[in-house]
Amino acid sequence: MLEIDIARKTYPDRGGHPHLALEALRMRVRPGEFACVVGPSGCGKSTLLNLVGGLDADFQGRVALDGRPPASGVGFMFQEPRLMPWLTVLDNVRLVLGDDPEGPERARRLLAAMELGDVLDAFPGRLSGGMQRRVALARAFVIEPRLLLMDEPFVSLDAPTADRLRAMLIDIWRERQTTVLFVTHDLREALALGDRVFFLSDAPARVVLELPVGLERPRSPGDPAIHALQQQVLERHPELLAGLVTKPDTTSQEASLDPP
Ligand SMILES: Nc1ncnc2c1ncn2[C@@H]1O[C@H](COP(=O)(O)OP(=O)(O)OP(=O)(O)O)[C@@H](O)[C@H]1O
Repeated sequence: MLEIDIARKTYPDRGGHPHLALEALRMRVRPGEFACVVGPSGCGKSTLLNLVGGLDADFQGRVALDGRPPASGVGFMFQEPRLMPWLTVLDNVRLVLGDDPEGPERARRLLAAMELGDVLDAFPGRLSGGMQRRVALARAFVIEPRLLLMDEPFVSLDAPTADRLRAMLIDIWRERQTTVLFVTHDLREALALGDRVFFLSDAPARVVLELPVGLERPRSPGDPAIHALQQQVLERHPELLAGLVTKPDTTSQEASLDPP
């Protein structure tokens, strides 16, 4: 069980003033659950992931994975693939493995599952944006994390590429039953991926709604059922509209930042 209880997270200096980013934020995520976090731009979603992943320990509160601070066994995937340009695809994935003797074979298998078996020796600069994200996805899973933190990992990809990556993500998540915390500001993406969606308020962010998603998988953000569920949520909770992507046909990051 992932337990998140953030009493307060303050940045002492945001352009000359302190900024209270998170306050009284509580979440419980079950083992193996795929939890999505949505919220308005700038509300504190990345801040939350940084606290949960231990990248930032300067806050009041507690984060525990199975009763302990989640120090090891946490994987990350960010908006940018963050690959080392001077390392091959295979070496980028092996880089995070330490001296695990079974690691290299696992890296090859994962890359093959990501349909990257033919480019193991290529350098990232030769790959498309979608391929680079697949390498990053393989790198995130190769350590067999107990918890995977994902910060808008498929943003600014074209819709078919993003859809394919989401399908791959769901396939490996289902196989491994990793607990996932996935941040997005696209409500349809959250509804397409998550077992549950946590809605954050504007700053200081806290959870204002927890929504179980009971729809069968596979799902895609373009499914009529996803659209219908999104409409239902927004009719019941119009206050959640601000800052979220809610148009049925927006696909790019730029378009998604328009007010609905
Ligand atoms: N290191 C920092 N110092 C000061 N303020 C910060 C720092 N990092 C983030 N902030 C502020 O905290 C708030 C939350 O930022 P954060 O990046 O967590 O939001 P977000 O919801 O992930 O944003 P977005 O939707 O744009 O990705 C923002 O107002 C930001 O300006």
